[in-house]
Amino acid sequence: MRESLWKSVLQLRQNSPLVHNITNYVVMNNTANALLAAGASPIMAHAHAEIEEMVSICGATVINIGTLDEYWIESMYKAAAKAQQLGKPWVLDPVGAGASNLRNTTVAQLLKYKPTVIRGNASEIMALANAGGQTKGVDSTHQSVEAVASAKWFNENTGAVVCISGATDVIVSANQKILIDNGDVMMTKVTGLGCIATALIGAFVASEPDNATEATAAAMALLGIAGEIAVQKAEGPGSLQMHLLDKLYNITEDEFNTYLKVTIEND
Ligand SMILES: Nc1ncnc2c1ncn2[C@@H]1O[C@H](COP(=O)(O)OP(=O)(O)O)[C@@H](O)[C@H]1O
Ligand SMILES: Cc1ncsc1CCOP(=O)(O)O
Ligand SMILES: [Mg+2]
Repeated sequence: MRESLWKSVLQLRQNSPLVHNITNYVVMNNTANALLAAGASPIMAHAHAEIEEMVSICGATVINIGTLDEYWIESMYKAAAKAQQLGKPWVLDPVGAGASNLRNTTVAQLLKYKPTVIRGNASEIMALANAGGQTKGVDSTHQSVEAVASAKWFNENTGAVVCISGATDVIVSANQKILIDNGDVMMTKVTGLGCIATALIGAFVASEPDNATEATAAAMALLGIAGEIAVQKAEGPGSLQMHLLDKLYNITEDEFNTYLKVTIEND
């Protein structure tokens, strides 16, 4: 697994897949920059008139419910339906699930189109599974391990790979858990790093569509390691953003393998 994760990073740089994002106003620019830095090619698009073409030409679609409104919700349904129809990978970020009825009903409808991967923090994943998760806005009030039962339920019932992010990122797929212990707590003081994690999953899954579990693990490892290294130069959240973007771009094999903390648990 260690060697294959770095190979995935190199493969992403080489393949430079086009990644379609319907994401929120808060993170749109940072997300596009993070995708570029890692080697992917982003396009942000939500107009009804072009959404199906976008899904068709891209390697993967990322749907992030961060700043919903009625028009965008329709865009999301159209995109997810098209991806399912074409058998293209698509990734769901249920930002703030549990915080409002609008978010809950939108996510419930989106789940019917069978996302390839779902990535959220522990409170969001627990809220999705109706496990009593209380979401404090977009931030988690739970540890990632607390959401494992909910993630397993989703994996078994929808087939989606489920990634719970946090101090430990937990990737749940059939009969397996991958735990990634990279990252730094300062990353919770920069908005949009969870959204970037999801967008990177979209990029890796577009680059290697036949292995969504490894693609997800590679994305989370890359973000966590880049964040951990970036924190060493950062004076606070402002410069962390800048150094993180640089590290997504220039991370080396040596750095990746020195920092990587990955554990695999087979059920
Ligand atoms: N307490 C923490 N310690 C170390 N790294 C963290 C911690 N919380 C989050 N991270 C890092 O930030 C990334 C984004 O996760 P998270 O904060 O859970 O997303 P969100 O912004 O959606 O709530 C994680 O994948 C991890 O690398
Ligand atoms: C603050 C905020 N409000 C709506 S979307 C958003 C960004 C959330 O980003 P992340 O979940 O990656 O921290
Ligand atoms: Mg989030």
